[in-house]
Amino acid sequence: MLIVADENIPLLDSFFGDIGDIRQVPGRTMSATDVQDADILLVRSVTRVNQELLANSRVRFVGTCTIGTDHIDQQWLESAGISFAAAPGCNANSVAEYVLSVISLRAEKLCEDDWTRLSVGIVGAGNVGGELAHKLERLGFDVVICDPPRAEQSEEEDAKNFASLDEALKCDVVTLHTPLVQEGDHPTYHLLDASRLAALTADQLLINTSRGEVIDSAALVERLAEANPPTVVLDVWEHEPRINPELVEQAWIATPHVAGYSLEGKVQGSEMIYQALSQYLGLPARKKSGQFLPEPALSKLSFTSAASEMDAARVAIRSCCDPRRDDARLRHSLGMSSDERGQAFDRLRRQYPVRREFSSLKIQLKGTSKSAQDTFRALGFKIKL
Ligand SMILES: NC(=O)C1=CN([C@@H]2O[C@H](COP(=O)(O)OP(=O)(O)OC[C@H]3O[C@@H](n4cnc5c(N)ncnc54)[C@H](O)[C@@H]3O)[C@@H](O)[C@H]2O)C=CC1
Ligand SMILES: O=C(O)C(=O)[C@H](O)COP(=O)(O)O
Repeated sequence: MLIVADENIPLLDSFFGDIGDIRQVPGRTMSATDVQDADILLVRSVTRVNQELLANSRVRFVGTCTIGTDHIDQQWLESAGISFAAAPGCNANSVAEYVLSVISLRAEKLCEDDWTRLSVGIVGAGNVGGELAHKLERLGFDVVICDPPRAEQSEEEDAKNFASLDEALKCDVVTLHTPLVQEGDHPTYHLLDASRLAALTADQLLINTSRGEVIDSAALVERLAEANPPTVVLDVWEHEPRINPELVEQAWIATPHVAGYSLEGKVQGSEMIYQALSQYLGLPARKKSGQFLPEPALSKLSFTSAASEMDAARVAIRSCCDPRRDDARLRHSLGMSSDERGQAFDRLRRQYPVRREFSSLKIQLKGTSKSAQDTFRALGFKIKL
């Protein structure tokens, strides 16, 4: 059995090596020729999987080790009788941690010692938005959730917990977590268009870690060039990897689509597709991502009562996830030609440094308050008193 796989899928050999022969190819340029003799195709988000790629192949199973599925023509796969699996939720916690880190940076920039004074509007409350809302609520933030598909499916009483998009867009921090959906009752393509961007004010922060196309980026470039623009943090872009350098310059923090790139998140994506493929083939699935995760380089941090709760939380958060480092690397590519910038975008993703989730770090708290302990627990760190 031949498995053709994106070379950026971690632990390919460990998970899939005894299922078939593996041919690794670059996901971005994967062609019909690369897959024509494959039985199984494993991708990440950069490969468009459609009739053009697969019509002349013998592929019977496609797995994407990602949450997003907008790169997959699922309707065509079904019509062609090809089984499909994605990895819902695999890196949801990673994205939530990226957003928490950004919110901590925002509070610091505003000289706000109590970050929970910032209201947070979450647009799309599935695995990512739901996880983020859960953490923020435990921390004591005021969270406003907009998710019309969920609101419609809820009982009347629960539907009241959901706000409209316009209400969510009034929060101090607005963070987007919808899938990219082009059609249907709740499309998200250019959900934030010129008129919605015009309504955002200079004291608001807009974060996009969903898909670049959820914001009309041409309209965003114009809005950011006007007086009193909102602050923006962008992890995802229209036309990746050839993203608009002007938008990178205008963004407060600009990262190369890495919010979901914790090691745990990427490995869980591989594990979920290993499980789905094993089930499809009727094979036992005994391997678990935990057995392949190395010890983290940083495993323990200690704080005493001398450190303020917020300072300690900032240090801990940023020792795991600091989007400013990714921003600096992306900005470095701005002086390059357009082709080189596109290559640099993909290179930054391919060579992404190991990033571990908060749960990999044990926090030792000596003589600190109960409130500090609650904060670290809510963030997902392990606590040692
Ligand atoms: N930047 C990154 O590295 C990553 C980005 N993502 C992106 O984040 C997206 C969301 O991920 P999950 O939360 O796991 O997906 P999910 O499918 O669990 O949740 C998405 C939520 O959005 C809601 N939604 C759909 N249309 C909406 C609309 N018009 N307005 C408001 N809400 C709407 C859905 O009802 C659902 O609750 C993915 O589809 C992917 O595109 C996911 C992982 C990593
Ligand atoms: O899971 C998703 O959805 C994502 O956006 C991934 O984190 C994207 O990673 P790549 O598939 O582009 O490596």
